[in-house]
Amino acid sequence: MENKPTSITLQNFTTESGVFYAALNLSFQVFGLELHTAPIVLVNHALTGNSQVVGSTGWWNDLIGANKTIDTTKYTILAFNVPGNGFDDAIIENYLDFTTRDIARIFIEGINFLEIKKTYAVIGGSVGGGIAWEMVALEPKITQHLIPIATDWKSTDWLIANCFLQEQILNNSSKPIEDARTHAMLCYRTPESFASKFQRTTNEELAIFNVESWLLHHGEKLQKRFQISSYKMMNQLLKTIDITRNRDSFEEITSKIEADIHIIGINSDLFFTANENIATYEELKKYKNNVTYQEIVSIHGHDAFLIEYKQLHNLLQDIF
Ligand SMILES: CC(=O)SCCNC(=O)CCNC(=O)[C@H](O)C(C)(C)COP(=O)(O)OP(=O)(O)OC[C@H]1O[C@@H](n2cnc3c(N)ncnc32)[C@H](O)[C@@H]1OP(=O)(O)O
Repeated sequence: MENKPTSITLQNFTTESGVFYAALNLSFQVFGLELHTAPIVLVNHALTGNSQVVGSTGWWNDLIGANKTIDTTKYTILAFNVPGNGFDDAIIENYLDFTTRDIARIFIEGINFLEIKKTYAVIGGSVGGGIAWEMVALEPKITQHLIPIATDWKSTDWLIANCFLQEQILNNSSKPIEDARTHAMLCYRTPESFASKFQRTTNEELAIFNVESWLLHHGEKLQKRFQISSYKMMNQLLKTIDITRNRDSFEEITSKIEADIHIIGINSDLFFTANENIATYEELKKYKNNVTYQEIVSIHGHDAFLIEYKQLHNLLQDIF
């Protein structure tokens, strides 16, 4: 399962904001069956992830692998790196040039480069799911199944506000990655999750609450493996998800999407709330008959898409 990202160069790319890039590096990894020998599942990574979806440092090993929910003995798994995520040599001069839609266009160019006519599924959690929404809005025939998890077709004001605070921390703090991560972890979980996990216990060695040492641990851990430029880039993408920006109405855009849309929400997600996911589903089902909404029930909030694998398996098994 171990392999390294392969890089391709995209030429003459103009971002939605009008900035011209003569060359853009796009890298990807393939797992499971060889490309063009099996149905292809495109997996879009989230904020701090990358194309290493499986393997020794794989972030979705619990879901994807031989004889797992997404079975690598049946499918080809393809994953691109968002340019600027720090996992390859791609350098983004200014993260503010990019929107989620730009990344969707870049991934579509990657798919065209690899001569893939149609994928079996495009799946992603959080910002990865937002990229998936933008991809089908741009190319309505690109996939047979769209599986957006813990995400939506748009960032909300509440999410944008938290991304704004993340950016303030990343720009102004003396320990930007640690401090931004600490704030982010609060958004990724819930009060109930913390209460059940820590029960107001203390870390005797550090003489602080366990919830505090846990936050410090996650801050330090991310600082060791992530770059500030990548964090700013991914944060920018999280807040710019919106398939309708400067476009037709939501109905006009989504009515063209050919994929079966399997929306998976999380009942306790503070970032992309279940109510917003349900509203998206209710709207879509007025004119589409191939849309479903299913929910992960968890106290763990947004992070449940990286924790509740048994439920994910049950929700996804009929598709795969
Ligand atoms: C916006 C988006 O795009 S979302 C994508 C961004 N989301 C993320 O990046 C996910 C962030 N969350 C995580 O990383 C989580 O750890 C998850 C979801 C991967 C796993 O969650 P859990 O299974 O609950 O594990 P938990 O959060 O407790 O982490 C375990 C680690 O914390 C450490 N830990 C647990 N309790 C404590 C404590 N009281 N003090 C210090 N460290 C602690 C463990 O030793 C372990 O360390 P290790 O990972 O270095 O081995």
